[in-house]
Amino acid sequence: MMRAAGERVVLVPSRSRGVLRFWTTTTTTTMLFMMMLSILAMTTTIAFMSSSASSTTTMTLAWASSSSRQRPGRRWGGVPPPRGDVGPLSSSSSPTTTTTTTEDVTSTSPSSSSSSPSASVLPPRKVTLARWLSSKVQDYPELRDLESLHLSIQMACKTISNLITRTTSAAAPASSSSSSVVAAGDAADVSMRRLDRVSKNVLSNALKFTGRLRVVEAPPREECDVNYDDDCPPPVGKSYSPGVVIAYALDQYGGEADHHQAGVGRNNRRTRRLAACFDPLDGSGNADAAICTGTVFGIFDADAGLNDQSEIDQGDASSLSRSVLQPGSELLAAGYCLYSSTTILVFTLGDGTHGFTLDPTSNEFVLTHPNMRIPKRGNIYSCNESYVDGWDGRFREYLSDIKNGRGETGRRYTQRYIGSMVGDVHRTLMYGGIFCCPADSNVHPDGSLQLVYKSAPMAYVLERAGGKATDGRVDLLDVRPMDSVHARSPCFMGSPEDMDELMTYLKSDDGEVMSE
Ligand SMILES: O=P(O)(O)OC[C@H]1O[C@](O)(COP(=O)(O)O)[C@@H](O)[C@@H]1O
Repeated sequence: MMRAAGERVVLVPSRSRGVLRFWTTTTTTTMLFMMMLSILAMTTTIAFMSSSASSTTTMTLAWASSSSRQRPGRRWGGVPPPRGDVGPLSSSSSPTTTTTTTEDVTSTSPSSSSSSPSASVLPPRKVTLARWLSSKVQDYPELRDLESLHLSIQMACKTISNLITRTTSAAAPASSSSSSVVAAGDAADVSMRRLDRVSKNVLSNALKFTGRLRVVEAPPREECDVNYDDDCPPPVGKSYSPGVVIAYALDQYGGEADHHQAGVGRNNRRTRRLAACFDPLDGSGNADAAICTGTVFGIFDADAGLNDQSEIDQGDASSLSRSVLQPGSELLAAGYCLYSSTTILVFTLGDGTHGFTLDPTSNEFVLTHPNMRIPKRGNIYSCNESYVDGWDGRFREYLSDIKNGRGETGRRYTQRYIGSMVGDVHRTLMYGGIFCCPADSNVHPDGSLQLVYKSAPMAYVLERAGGKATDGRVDLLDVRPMDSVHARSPCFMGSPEDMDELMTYLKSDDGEVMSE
């Protein structure tokens, strides 16, 4: 389809996973030209004010014409910018009109003017999360609502990262009691509950700070009647239930309608309200041992999850919780922040998975892993084998075969299990292999991980990076949580070839799948 010059393609994430529809509106080339002139004026002024007489600042303005998409400008010795820097969200090959400003800033000082060009070139500028999101929203305004939510999430993750660093570097509470194991255990338990509570509060405040979100704590897990914390420790026999935060956008988005307006946009496209569900600190019990932990989030179109949209306006925790009772296939965005040797924020907006590492010098998340792809095959399996006696025999047979080099590759797999899902899944994304939390008949008949705020968002991130996920029967992203935001599900996720091999075991001889 030929587009007139200057046409702008606006991306409208459709509700089905990863499929992006394109809508066109027309922008005048005059506007673009005026904008480029103002950018040029601003940059020249900055260059004049900040550069010495000998330095020169070169800014390259580049934009793709509607007839063909120009390659983003090469810079700094011909190394193309990271794909996540200037390219559109979609990997579509269809030509699009996007206005991309790439700044090649090379300043030559007198001492280096005679040296080779590479010696006088500044190190590549880091693409911060804010800039990356802004460049996406320039191309796809429909993502504006996700941008503001992501910016508040990144603010919370920075604070939580600092909090954990301080907590783990603080001296362990001295235990005077002779039974130091019990005391240490209690101290760790209290510390975990405190860390959970503080992380939940940090996240809630960051989200409320936007002024555009209603934030509630999800009702406690079914096995607890309150969200216990160190002020209110769980009675003996009751499990502790860390808070799960749900944020609901007060504004309507999308469509061509004036924002914040409910209903249908001018071009008959339904506007939407976002609802995000967060696990503020997954694996918090490991924090005192300086083992990695993580924040997990998933973002839905709230109204898609409700039969009666007026439910939302009640604003209470249970009605807002129902807005996120959706299968992972309905996610608009999902991600996690891993607090480990580095703090890395990995997320997807529906097409491609990208990683941003917290730069301690600037305290900014910078793009380090554009368009992450999970290896097609790994040689690591990750699961808690203490539950092996309760697992389905077919899964046990799979593990035995890959451990002993009897699988499809003929290589022996090794076992890695941190006990922090975010860390285990991130390693799986980076190195390949498989992460499993199966149902076990003794302890976790429904699986140990909650679907809405743990396994489904993680599966979505992996799946957008080329991975696969299942509950042992169907695609994990097609599993609809039942009546509780804390609903659990068995989960298996990882490299596509490993997952395909696993599924040949989970299907019984007559094609039946693994029982729950
Ligand atoms: O010790 P288990 O039963 O293997 O469970 C480990 C799992 O529990 C978790 O630590 C979650 O527990 P919390 O929700 O209490 O943080 C996951 O990160 C991890 O994968």
